[in-house]
Amino acid sequence: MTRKNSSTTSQRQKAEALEEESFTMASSALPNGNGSAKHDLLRGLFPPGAAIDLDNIEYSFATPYNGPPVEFPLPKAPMAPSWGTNKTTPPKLATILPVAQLWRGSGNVAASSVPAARQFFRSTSGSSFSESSSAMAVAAATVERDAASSAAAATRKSCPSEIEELATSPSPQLFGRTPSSEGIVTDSSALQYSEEFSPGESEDPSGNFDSRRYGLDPSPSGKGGNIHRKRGQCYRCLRGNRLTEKEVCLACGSKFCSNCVLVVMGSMPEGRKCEECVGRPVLEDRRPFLGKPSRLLKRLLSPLEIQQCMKSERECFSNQLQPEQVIVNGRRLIFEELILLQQECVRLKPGKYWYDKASGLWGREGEKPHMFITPELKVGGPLQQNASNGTTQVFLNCREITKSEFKMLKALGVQCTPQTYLVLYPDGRYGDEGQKEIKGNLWNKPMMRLLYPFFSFPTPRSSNQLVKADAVAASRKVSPTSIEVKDASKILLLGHDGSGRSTIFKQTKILHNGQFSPEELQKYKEMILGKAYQFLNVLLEARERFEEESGDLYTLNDQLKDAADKFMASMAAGHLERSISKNTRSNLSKIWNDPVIQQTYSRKDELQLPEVTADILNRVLQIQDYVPSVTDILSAEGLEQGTGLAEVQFSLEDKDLSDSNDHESNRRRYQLISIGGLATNEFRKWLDMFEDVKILVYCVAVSDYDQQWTDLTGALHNKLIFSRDLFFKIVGYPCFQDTPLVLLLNKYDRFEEKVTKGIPLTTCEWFSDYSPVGSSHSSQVQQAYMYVVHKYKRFLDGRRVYTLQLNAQEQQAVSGALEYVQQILKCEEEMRAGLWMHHEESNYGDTSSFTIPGQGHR
Ligand SMILES: Nc1nc2c(ncn2[C@@H]2O[C@H](COP(=O)(O)OP(=O)(O)OP(=O)(O)O)[C@@H](O)[C@H]2O)c(=O)[nH]1
Ligand SMILES: [Mg+2]
Repeated sequence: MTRKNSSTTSQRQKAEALEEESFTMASSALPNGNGSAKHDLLRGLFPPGAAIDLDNIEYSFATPYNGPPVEFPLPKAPMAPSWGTNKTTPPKLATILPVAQLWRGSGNVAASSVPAARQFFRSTSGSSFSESSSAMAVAAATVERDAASSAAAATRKSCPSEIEELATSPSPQLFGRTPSSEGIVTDSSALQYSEEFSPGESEDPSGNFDSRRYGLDPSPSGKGGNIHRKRGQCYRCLRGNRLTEKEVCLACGSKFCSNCVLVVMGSMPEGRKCEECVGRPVLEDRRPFLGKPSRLLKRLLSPLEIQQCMKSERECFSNQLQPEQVIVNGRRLIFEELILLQQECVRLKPGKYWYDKASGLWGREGEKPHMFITPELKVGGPLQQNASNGTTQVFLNCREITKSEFKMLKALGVQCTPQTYLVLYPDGRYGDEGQKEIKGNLWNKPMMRLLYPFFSFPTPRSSNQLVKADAVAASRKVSPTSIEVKDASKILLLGHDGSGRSTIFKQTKILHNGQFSPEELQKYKEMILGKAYQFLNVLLEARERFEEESGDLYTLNDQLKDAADKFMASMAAGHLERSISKNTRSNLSKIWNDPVIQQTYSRKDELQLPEVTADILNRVLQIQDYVPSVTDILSAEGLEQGTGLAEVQFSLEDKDLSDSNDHESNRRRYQLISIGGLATNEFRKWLDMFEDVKILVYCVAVSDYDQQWTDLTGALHNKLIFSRDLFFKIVGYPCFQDTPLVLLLNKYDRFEEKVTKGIPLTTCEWFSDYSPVGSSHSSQVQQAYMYVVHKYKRFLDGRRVYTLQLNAQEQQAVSGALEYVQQILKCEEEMRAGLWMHHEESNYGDTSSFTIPGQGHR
């Protein structure tokens, strides 16, 4: 928009001013009536499939204001200001990438999962301002502010995750904030968010960020203007200092503290990158760190998770050097050439190189030789005469050599008059171009060893090395480093949250590896303490709510209130240390034991607190030097972070081979891989690792038939049905098409209790047609259980599924389950070998039944 210079009435001037301002004015301008259009538009702001509750999301849209001038000052939206600063060439607002991971997980989310809203704008110079994108910008801003405020409230729901990138050209206005953009960011919180999440931001020693590092045009004033983050602070929470351990995003160089790194980097599908950097190339100075986990990561993730994360980091496409980034002898490489070269130069970086195929000499374009690589590789174009910018008029394999090479040749007694054309072979022999005669061997000259370090000439390869190089090159193949244990059959253990999956896993570990190691105990201790504080925090927050609703019954005495407030403040700020002082512990213990909090706890179902809450709080707050017991570890729910990917190896004796005395050789080896987080997409990224899984064991808490479950969008489901649908989805993945299935119907003890108590199976919609006959206790439970088994088998119509009831809290039961799995694996093997035939069953049978041809039922 430009201002007209002609004389205008003040009214018109006002109108023009308003027209400009109107782009920054948030208004609920979209007609209210058309809900589905609004939903469509909103949905378009998020990536396909993002979990968003469109009915409850708060937003506003901006549209140009066309009405009469108004008499009051108009508010400015914080992040659209640069539109008005350059009046001659208003930039087109082409891209909005506002929100990445806003919210993570559900359940008792700690302060560390505070939502992170972010956005940035990019502009395309010279194009006109886009009205619709301005509208979306403001909507995005509103989403962001809402996310921020919800974060403060620390609710426990899942929020929308991303708004798609709409265009790609970077905006100098945003990345390189200059003094001229003063007043742009009027709202300090907006400033903070913009700074925290400016993708591609990297820290320079002054604390500013350098947009050039990300391939973005720097601002006119060079380094990004007036944003100052104290050196060493976390890019997300702005806490910490230079001594705080941090993880660096490989793509943008942003650094995050241990509290923020998992929130910002999410499931790390490409290794250590902020979520919005996924798909972007890695910074070249970070490339040497690819696949090398930091200490911080090792603390946060399990060894198996680290292994997978590092594997993704090393192997994912966007982290690879791209062939077109390397130019050899003036020609961009193609993929095969790059692979060849990478076997030679492990640390190959993007750039222009020259390569003398005849001798194997290699260097950067315009520079002297850097090293020898295998000769005669089919990479790049023909060697250019001026490849190393030589000015000596002496040519080696057609390349004009540099001064230092010239001096070295002279020192070695090689005749180097102007216009000398030499040929050099990989083994050091040399002669005049076009002549068959070999004049000598450079590498064998006694002076050579002294001279090449002196002239910084690369060390020539010995003839042995030359022979070996071929063999090494042949053996250097990209080997996928998936989790592989020789001769062990992979058992994949899956289960929805709270199904008992990790109890089974831990039991297996104890059964086969003995007790937990001191490191594991320490890790569990920290996790359990963290959980205990979260539980207490949930109780204290609930108490405040209940007090507002119901009054004095929920009022704490002043002293405890003070202590509670301090505790909650520390939790909100993420400052609470895992090891708290004796005094604090005693205060927390008093709070927990206070009748008011106990009263609050009696409503634990409303608060979705797990059954183990009281046990954990009792132990953690009452024991000074708390060390978790095996029971604590087994019963503490949701201990793992993320998907909780973990593995344990064990062996079981094959009882069918027991006539032999060699017990060791009778044992079969297994690798149990346990993974949760099925309800999120994180699970999918592990799928490629499961191709050679021999059996899939799915754990369901059969007692969940009357339980509710809130999904990531906040919608309520029956927990058993939710778990069933996950199971169904998983077995449908192509990699599990032929995998035998075992369904562990866990928490049978709780199931028995509930059925006996009279909580009808029909509470679950899926079991609505259940009508038991007979009344004895055992027949009731048995019938109900058989009915459930039958329902599963019917549901998975056509798939062979083995079922087993279980109480995972009992070690012997888990041991039995493992043997059961072993039996099934053997049956399956024999079946594949044609020894067995599967007998389709149609009754409520607990296990699938088989027949051996000619031998009848077994
Ligand atoms: N009564 C009973 N409780 C069980 C059984 N199996 C597990 N639990 C308890 O159920 C809770 C959840 O078990 P976990 O093993 O943590 O469940 P999970 O599937 O790993 O779920 P998350 O930890 O939430 O991912 C724990 O407190 C266990 O002690 C069982 O068979 N019976
Ligand atoms: Mg668990």
